[in-house]
Amino acid sequence: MCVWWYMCVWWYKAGMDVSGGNHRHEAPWKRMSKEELDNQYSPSRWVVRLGAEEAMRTYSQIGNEAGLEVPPAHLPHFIGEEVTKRARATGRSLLNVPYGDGDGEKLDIYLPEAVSEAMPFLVFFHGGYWQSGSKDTSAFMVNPLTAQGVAVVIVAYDIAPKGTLDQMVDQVTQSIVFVQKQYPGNQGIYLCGHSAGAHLAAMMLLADWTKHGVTPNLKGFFLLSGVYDLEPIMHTSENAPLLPALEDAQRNSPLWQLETAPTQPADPACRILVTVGQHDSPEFHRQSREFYQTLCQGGWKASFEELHDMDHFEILWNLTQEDYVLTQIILKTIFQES
Ligand SMILES: N[C@@H](CC(=O)c1ccccc1NC=O)C(=O)O
Repeated sequence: MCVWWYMCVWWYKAGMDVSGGNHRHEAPWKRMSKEELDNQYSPSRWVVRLGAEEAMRTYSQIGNEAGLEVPPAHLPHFIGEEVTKRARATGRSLLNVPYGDGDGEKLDIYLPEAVSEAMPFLVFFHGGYWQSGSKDTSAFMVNPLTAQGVAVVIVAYDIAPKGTLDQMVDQVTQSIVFVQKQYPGNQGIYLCGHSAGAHLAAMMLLADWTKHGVTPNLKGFFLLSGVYDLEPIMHTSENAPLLPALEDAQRNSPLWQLETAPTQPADPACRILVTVGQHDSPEFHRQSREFYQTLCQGGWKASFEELHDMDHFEILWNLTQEDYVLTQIILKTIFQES
């Protein structure tokens, strides 16, 4: 009887963690095999159109017939390259502006036709599991936003193996400080990130700006198909090298951090939109929902949107379109119409 009792207590405690809650004990990923985790965290395996002829028809406005020759894993960046060329063709961009001393610490600024002191800024962080992607393939939202008077900044950061996750978080912080110092009269800085870039943007909810001598005028976050708990990711073949120890995953997990040490919103009016594509994997859905719920419990002004018939990549690619539901939500949020 005694042995039984000890075993039960041990089993229960083993499921608890220092977050003080025991929902992690039930986290579905803990029951998944390595193969299943690899599957859940490989977004390209969940797409419904990517690489198919229909995708090229849908994206004919972006794409290039040669896209069909490109292997699916490379297609996201390939499409981004075409889009970025178009965004730069307007000629209202400041490219490769340094925000730090490092070679990789550069950003591109895309300006609206009517430049003013008081423009709102959307600052974008690309995805690619912290190992691929570039600012040069990520200018999706530039044209529809600059057309409405929003300046768009696309940030480069040192992806692995050059950069570590901690360094990337630091570079993202610096890039925002740079925008605030360069444009102190801005009408609001809105952070937007896709996938691993949504993770980096979400890490800014925990930033300590006092060390940087300026508090950015952060008014909103648009988090697209992100990952917020890196613990399951450290068990995947693609990301294991980035996260050698559990502490690395926890330190860089906004979900874990907000659960363990809830941070009060500096500006209670700051809006956070957590979105996930309908065709994203169940693990991506779970991460977004849990992050949204944690934000609500912490007193943040958060909202959640599952984007109908979108996969992990389309959720971003469609931002080239002014009438796309997410482009409209972003514009309405920036112009405070909702
Ligand atoms: N090898 C990954 C690639 C990937 O995850 C990805 C590619 C482009 C942009 C974002 C991505 N995911 C997260 O950052 C996959 O299986 O889809």
